[in-house]
Amino acid sequence: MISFDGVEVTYPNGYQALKGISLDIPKGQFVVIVGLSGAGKSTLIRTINNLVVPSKGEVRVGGRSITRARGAELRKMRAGIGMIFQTYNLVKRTTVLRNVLSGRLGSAHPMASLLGLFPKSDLLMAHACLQRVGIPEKAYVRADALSGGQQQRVGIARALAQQPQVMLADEPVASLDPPTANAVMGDLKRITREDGITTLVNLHFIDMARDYADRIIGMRAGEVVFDGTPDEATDQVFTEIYGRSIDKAKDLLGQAIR
Ligand SMILES: Nc1ncnc2c1ncn2[C@@H]1O[C@H](COP(=O)(O)OP(=O)(O)OP(=O)(O)O)[C@@H](O)[C@H]1O
Repeated sequence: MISFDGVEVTYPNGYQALKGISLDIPKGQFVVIVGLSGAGKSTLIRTINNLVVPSKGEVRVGGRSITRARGAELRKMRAGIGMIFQTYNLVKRTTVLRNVLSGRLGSAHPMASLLGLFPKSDLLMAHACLQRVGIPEKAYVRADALSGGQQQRVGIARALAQQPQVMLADEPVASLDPPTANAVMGDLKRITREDGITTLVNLHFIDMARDYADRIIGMRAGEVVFDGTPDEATDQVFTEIYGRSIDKAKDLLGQAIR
C-alpha cells in the first residue's frame, strides 16, 4: 500500500533528517514508529502526504508516486490520506460538526467549499463519523468547549470524513492523560481496522507501542534501526533504538498511570 524507496530528506539548513529509508507497508497494517525526539519520525510520516518532499528517492501510495505527483493529482492523493495531530489542529471557535465537515473539503466542489456549503450526504456522514468516535451529542458544541480526549476524537472523525485509505498520526495521544490516551488509541485502532485503513502512528511510550502495533519500526538519527513485531521489540531492542537504557518514568505510559 505504501512504499518508501531510498527516501532521503535534507532540510534547507543542510540537516539530513532521513538517510535512505526503504520500507513496504501492506494494506491494513497498523504501524507504530518509535524513536527519540529528533529521530525523524515526523519527517518520515510527512513524506507520505508530501508535506515534506524527499530530496532523493520516492514514496508510493497505492502504487502511485506521491513524491512526483503535482496539482490536481497531488490534491486527489492527499484527499485519501487522513492526518491527526498531537495538538488536534481544530478550528476552535466553530462547532464540532463544521470541523468534521472540513474533512470533506478535499472532495467538495471548489465554489461550494468556498461558501462552506455541504451536501446533505456530507452532513449525514459527518454525524456518522462522530457516532463512531463516541461523541454524537457534541455535534453543535464549540470545539474549544471539549476536553482534550474529545478534541482528539473530533480530529479522528474529521480524518475519517475523508474516507481515507491511509491514516497518519503524529504523537496523537501525547497531550492526553494516560487513561484517555489509552481510550483514544483503542478507538483509533478499532476504527482503522474496521475500515481496512493502513495506519502509521508516531508514539513515544514503549508499552503503548507494544499494546497497539501490528508492527513496530524503530528510528534513530534518520535511519530504521528496528522493524519487527511487538513480541520482537524487547527491552534490549528499545535500549538500542533509544541509544540509552529505558527510563520507566519517561518511556512507559503504565508508569504514568500509577
Ligand atoms: N524544517 C526543518 N528544518 C530543519 N531541520 C528540521 C526541520 N524539521 C525538522 N528538523 C530536524 O530534523 C530532525 C528530525 O525531526 P523530526 O521532527 O522528524 O523528528 P521526530 O523523531 O519526529 O522528533 P519529535 O518527536 O521531536 O518531533 C530533528 O533534528 C529536527 O530538528
